[in-house]
Amino acid sequence: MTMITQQTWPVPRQRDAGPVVRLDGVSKAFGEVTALAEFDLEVHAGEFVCLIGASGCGKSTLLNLLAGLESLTEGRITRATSQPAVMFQDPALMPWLTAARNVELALQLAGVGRADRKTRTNEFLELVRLGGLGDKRPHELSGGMRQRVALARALASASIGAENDGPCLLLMDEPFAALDAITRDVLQQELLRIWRATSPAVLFVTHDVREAVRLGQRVVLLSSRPGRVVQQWSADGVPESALVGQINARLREVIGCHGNGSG
Ligand SMILES: Nc1ncnc2c1ncn2[C@@H]1O[C@H](COP(=O)(O)OP(=O)(O)OP(=O)(O)O)[C@@H](O)[C@H]1O
Repeated sequence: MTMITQQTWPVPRQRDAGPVVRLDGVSKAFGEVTALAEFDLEVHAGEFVCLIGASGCGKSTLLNLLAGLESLTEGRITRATSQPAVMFQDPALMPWLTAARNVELALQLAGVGRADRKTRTNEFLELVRLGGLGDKRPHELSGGMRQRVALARALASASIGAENDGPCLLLMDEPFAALDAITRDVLQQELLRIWRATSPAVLFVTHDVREAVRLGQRVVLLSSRPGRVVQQWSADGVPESALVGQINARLREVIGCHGNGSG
């Protein structure tokens, strides 16, 4: 079993300890286009929440607002943590740096001393099962391995944000969408293993209902233009196939409404 020490991961392993982030009446407009309207959502410490919705419903806009990459038009975002860590579909690694240096850079920029960051980097690489591959450059790794490096880097970044503030938040924007089905399946299981070991709050955006149900404790369905919360499901104790069926049926209704111009 992979061990991660308190020094590397100073995040309290507690769940249901209040919201890590809360959105109240959030709206975001780009000129004439209202991407999000009257958006309310809470994500609690240690909770894994999946956001699902049709293309263009504002999922990425929401993550960008939470990451501070966009500014709000209206409403309020309250965060109990300083800076969330973000992981995208593209691993966005520095091609001239080794896997280890890509992870270490997040710690270096935060001012972590050399010896400490080497130890922490090795632990994060072990955690994503890349121990021994830290000296490889991105082009020497498979797509799945590159996403493992990106996950290790996001966790390193989250650990810094959490050092003084307690809970941390990991924002994931379709991180496995570009991978083949087998690799995606493996990485979904890996993400769950790592989440159980480290308990960050996760807000995970996906187009794939099955992926949302497999990963999320809670699945949140968004409407399109403007994006709002239409319905939420708890995955606790519900058979996966039944929940996938329910969400798909509701998603079809939401897309149908939008297509008819009535939603
Ligand atoms: N920087 C921007 N400038 C203008 N319009 C934007 C900008 N970013 C997003 N939009 C618009 O806001 C709406 C929501 O876009 P967003 O990318 O958040 O949706 P999404 O649900 O993530 O889509 P997809 O699932 O296809 O990635 C879309 O109509 C999009 O065209």
